[in-house]
Amino acid sequence: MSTSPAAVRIRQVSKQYGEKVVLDRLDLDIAPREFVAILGPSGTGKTTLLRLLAGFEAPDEGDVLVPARRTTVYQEPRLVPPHRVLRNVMLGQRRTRQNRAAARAALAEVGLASHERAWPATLSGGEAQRVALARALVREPQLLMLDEPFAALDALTRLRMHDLLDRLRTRHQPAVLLVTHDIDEAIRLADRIVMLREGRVAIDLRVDVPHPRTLTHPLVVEYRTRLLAELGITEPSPTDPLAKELA
Ligand SMILES: Nc1ncnc2c1ncn2[C@@H]1O[C@H](COP(=O)(O)OP(=O)(O)OP(=O)(O)O)[C@@H](O)[C@H]1O
Repeated sequence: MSTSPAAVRIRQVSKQYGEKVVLDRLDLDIAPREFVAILGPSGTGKTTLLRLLAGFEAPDEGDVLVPARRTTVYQEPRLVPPHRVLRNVMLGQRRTRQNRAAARAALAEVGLASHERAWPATLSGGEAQRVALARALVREPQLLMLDEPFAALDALTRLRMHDLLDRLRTRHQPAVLLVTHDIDEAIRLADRIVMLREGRVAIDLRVDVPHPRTLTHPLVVEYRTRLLAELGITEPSPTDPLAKELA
């Protein structure tokens, strides 16, 4: 695998497990600082794609170019129970004064300055996930990969995490690749939404809606309908001529 200074470049990447073709000559670019959400039915290779970008797996064919500084946050926070919060943020880093100061600053950014001496087991799900975000950001990644990071959280916490991610992203400006099953989450956060189907890009949608985005914005309604339709789900849309007529 090669490294590039910033953006992600995926060229003609194929990956299969046994007979199962998971990625099929996939092409995808991500610009520096761009936020791309990946959607797709279960089993379409979203996690496989992240694993290739993380360098945990190699493609059977094709090229993957990623920035050197890249990190992943998963659905589970993956904190180390016997280490306090601050040490979890510094995991794998040298315990220098500078690294400690950076870890404290990252904890303050996610609103957990007062929790640096807490044990992971005493944190709520949302707090633990904020520690995971702090641990990712303290490394100042050029590419931040998020694998369904909010899926296990309750709805209100998830909305708060969206706000937090929005702010962190504006401040740190990594390229972001978010794997999610939540169409509204993708529309709310991403600059671009890519839907995978059978190992290739089925939809590549630029979300040209200013932030903060509301789910009632006409373009959001349109994007939502298109994405749901690609998943085989039809929903009456308020922008449908028929729906307008019925209103
Ligand atoms: N190490 C592996 N060995 C064999 N098969 C695998 C392996 N990893 C993934 N697969 C298969 O590849 C396919 C794609 O898996 P992947 O986890 O990338 O999909 P996904 O889009 O992330 O799915 P989900 O939305 O359910 O998380 C699945 O059919 C899965 O069973």
